[in-house]
Amino acid sequence: MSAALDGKPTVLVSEKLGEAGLALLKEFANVDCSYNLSPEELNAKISSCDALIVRSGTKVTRQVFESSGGKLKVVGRAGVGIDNVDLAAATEHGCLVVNAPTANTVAAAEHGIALLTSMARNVAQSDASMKAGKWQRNKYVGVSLVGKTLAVMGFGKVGTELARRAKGLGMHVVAHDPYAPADRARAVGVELVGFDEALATADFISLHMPLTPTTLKILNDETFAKMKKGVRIVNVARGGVIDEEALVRALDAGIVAQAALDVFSVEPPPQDSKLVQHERVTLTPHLGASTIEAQEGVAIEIAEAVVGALKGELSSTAVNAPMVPAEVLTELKPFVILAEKLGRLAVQLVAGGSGVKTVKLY
Ligand SMILES: NC(=O)C1=CN([C@@H]2O[C@H](COP(=O)(O)OP(=O)(O)OC[C@H]3O[C@@H](n4cnc5c(N)ncnc54)[C@H](O)[C@@H]3O)[C@@H](O)[C@H]2O)C=CC1
Ligand SMILES: O=C(O)C(=O)COP(=O)(O)O
Repeated sequence: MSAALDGKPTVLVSEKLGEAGLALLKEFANVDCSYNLSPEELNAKISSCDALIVRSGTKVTRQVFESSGGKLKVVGRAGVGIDNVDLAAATEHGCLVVNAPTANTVAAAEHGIALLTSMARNVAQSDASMKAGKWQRNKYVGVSLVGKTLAVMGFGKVGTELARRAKGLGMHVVAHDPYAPADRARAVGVELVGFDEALATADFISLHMPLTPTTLKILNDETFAKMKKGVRIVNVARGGVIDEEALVRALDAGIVAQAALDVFSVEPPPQDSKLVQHERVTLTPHLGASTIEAQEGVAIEIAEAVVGALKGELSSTAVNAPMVPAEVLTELKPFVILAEKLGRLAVQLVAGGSGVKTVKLY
């Protein structure tokens, strides 16, 4: 039976979602799992959908909202980063945007640690070398982590969990985050420092801020020049926070000794990119959230948020933002400015027109 006939809403799921989340959605809606849609196919389908659930691989552009003809009520991002959703267009079209803020935190932090340790000990490079029939013990002498300074850039959920784990490895951890409360840093035993100080003191830098207009290419020629020579960089945040051409230059100049990257400004990155081919760069294909446990959790978290939004339960005026500085809270209108300023939305609810604006932050 079609959605129109049975009265149930239609939810389009455009990327793989865990079974438990799909089951929750199916109790309430007709669920259309159509993976690998081209932008044109997505635009064509969207006019019959009340909700759209995506991961990082689907770009929810202004065109998607325009093509929906006003039917689309909620976009659910099954994960944290909402940089692939045009928030301004969502707001203008009265469409809620919700994410799954907590279920993949540990997975992303664990992946950051995996990249940090494997980079320091050349695990990927020496594995490739052995598979090519070589035994290069001298070539792959690594560096130790204990006693080294790690700068965590973005001390939110993932950054905090990564910091805890790095301290367990005996690292000295500092963090830079313009919005992080000092008591959270104290609780983890981490010192909050300014941006330039973090760059100047770190032996390792791990990136955990969202991609926003402020963080776009925040690591660039100028900021690489402020780093300690021989720094090592881990990125499980977003490729766009690094100017990738500048990173290649910094690697070649010896400023950056190694980098380990899970995310890229264009995904997948071109095979012939200098970054992809660089001997001192370790790569994973955006796997930070990809554990069995995280994906089941994310699927449930987003299904609950999307069903709540479709039922109209997520439209109260309550603002639950204990960690948000008061001066930022006064900027609730327009909502998108808040998103941009804070760069740390957990669940974002946007009601367009004269509707209520509700925000719940973690
Ligand atoms: N590789 C992967 O699969 C995954 C990637 N991510 C990425 O990691 C990011 C962080 O995730 P969470 O920790 O869950 O988000 P979060 O919202 O808890 O933390 C982000 C932190 O960045 C801080 N921040 C904002 N602007 C900043 C700036 N200019 N400089 C330094 N810090 C700044 C915020 O104040 C906040 O504390 C996400 O936005 C997403 O892009 C998240 C999960 C998985
Ligand atoms: O949660 C995030 O922000 C992520 O980057 C995870 O992306 P994914 O859902 O694995 O495409």
